[in-house]
Amino acid sequence: MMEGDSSWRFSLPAEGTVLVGRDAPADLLLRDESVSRRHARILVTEEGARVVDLGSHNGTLVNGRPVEGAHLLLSGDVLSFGAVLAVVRARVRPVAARRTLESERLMAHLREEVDRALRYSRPLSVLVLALPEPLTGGRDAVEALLTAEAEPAEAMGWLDAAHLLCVLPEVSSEPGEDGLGERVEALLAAYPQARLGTAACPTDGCDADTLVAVARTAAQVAKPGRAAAAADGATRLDLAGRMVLVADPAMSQLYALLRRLAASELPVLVCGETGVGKENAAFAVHHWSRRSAGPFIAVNCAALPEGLVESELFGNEKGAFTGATTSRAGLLESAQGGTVFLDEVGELPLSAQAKLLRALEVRRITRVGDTRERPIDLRVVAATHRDLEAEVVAGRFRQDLYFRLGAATVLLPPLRERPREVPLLARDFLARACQALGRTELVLASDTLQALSRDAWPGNVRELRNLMDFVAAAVVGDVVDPHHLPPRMQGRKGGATVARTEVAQESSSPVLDAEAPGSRLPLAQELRELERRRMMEALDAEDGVQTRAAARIGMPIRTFSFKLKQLGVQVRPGRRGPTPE
Ligand SMILES: Nc1ncnc2c1ncn2[C@@H]1O[C@H](COP(=O)(O)OP(=O)(O)OP(=O)(O)O)[C@@H](O)[C@H]1O
Repeated sequence: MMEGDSSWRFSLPAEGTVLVGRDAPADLLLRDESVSRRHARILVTEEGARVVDLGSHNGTLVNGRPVEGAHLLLSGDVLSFGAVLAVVRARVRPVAARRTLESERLMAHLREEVDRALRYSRPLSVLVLALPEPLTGGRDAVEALLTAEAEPAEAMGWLDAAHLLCVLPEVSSEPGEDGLGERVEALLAAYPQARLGTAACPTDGCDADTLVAVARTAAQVAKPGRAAAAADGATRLDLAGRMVLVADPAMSQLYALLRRLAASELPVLVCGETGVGKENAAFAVHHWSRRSAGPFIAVNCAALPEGLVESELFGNEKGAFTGATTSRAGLLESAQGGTVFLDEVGELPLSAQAKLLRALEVRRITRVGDTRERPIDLRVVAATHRDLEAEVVAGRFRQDLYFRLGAATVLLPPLRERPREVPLLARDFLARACQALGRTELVLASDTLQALSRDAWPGNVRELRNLMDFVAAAVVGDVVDPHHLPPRMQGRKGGATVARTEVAQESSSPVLDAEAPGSRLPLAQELRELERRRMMEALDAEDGVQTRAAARIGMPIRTFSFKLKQLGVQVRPGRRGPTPE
């Protein structure tokens, strides 16, 4: 309890009710003026402790949020009764830990934990245990084993008959660290056929659903008797040097479909918003087809010069029109033996559409100004960000061509619908950009990851890649903070130029150089910089030994090592001082 200048400990009963208030008959008596006479009630049952506000004047808050109804308290929660603060500490394992929560409650609990982890930069992991059915010893045996090992703040529940979810606050999901490794080992020893998937907040996701989905996918890719981290659930396809990251289940299915379609000769129509990865998908079809040794010719139909569309596509004879000084093959002919990618096919003029349809049907083309037909052997993959069906209805796109091109249509989801790919792509793009610039790898701060995960990404993957290229070039120092992002992502109004100016002006030591009032950094950032510096000094003083350094500055060791990792600092014990990665 922290009231004014004093702090003390108040022990909750094992079971019962505690009235919090300023006057008798309160059990937890708080003299502060901001506390109402009958302020709140804490109910302790075998399921844990819950707090209820009793209509107090200044409110009861948990982790900065007003309490609604009976709010379940977890170890580490910060309670406010008016101006009096209390930190919840669970000393004994509540009986509730021996129970599993039903999945809806568990997800609600996870949402609260995610909220807290993000708000206070605390580690949080989720673990999905995929068990072979039928369960040896039944659910009870699994639960008993898990709960026997569980820390008080941990919760677990069944997602379905074969998947158990564990929510592990204050645990970073690095193997072998912070108890997760031991937990994993014990589980796998007891269930050698089980597969485990882990995911960490915010590294692998900034919301409950994403974290669970990521951990579940990781469990799917894990071998029996093994654990896999979230990143293992992502696939990086190397398509002749094009690296394509696929982590979202919808994307995995889509790429599996593209692989199957590639084996056929069917035309493929790729639909999706701008920058969503349509060209990559088209290239995948080419790469996995028997035509992969042939050319892949990408044609942006929207960029073909007006009046020259047909000669660009089909070629022309010398003198066919003013300026046609030579005979030349068109783009379709150049794709002989390979694949032509007709990007933005919806922009083709109707006359070119008619000629294209005929070429695809008879597999021959006629150059502009020529009468001869030339055979073509190619596959067409087309793409559009438009609703081609609507274009057909509006009379802007030929229905017969639409049917021809769209024999197999795939729809790429926008980036905002694949949240788990955002942090993975961001890190991949950033690493690549840093490497290209020959600079040390930058680390995305956890607030930055949150901001990236929250964004709607109207420009999709291309926008994310461009942003990472920009921060790699512009950020001074080792960490990408939210103020390096465009104002839109910081929740501020204004143009992207503001962020760019800030980055350009940033110094390597923001706290020291931020003295001019106009150039001060946001408070949270100053604090983070101060914290970083104190941690480095402590490590230096303690010869790189993390436990001693953490104790020196009074920080829990888990928080200390979690934050070090976020800062990208590698510590080698025995050496003097930390080394940035
Ligand atoms: N899953 C992915 N993994 C890695 N890079 C990707 C991925 N998806 C897209 N990109 C990259 O994002 C950029 C945009 O992708 P692409 O050009 O394929 O999008 P598009 O939908 O064809 O765009 P447009 O609508 O403008 O034609 C490219 O640099 C591409 O390599």
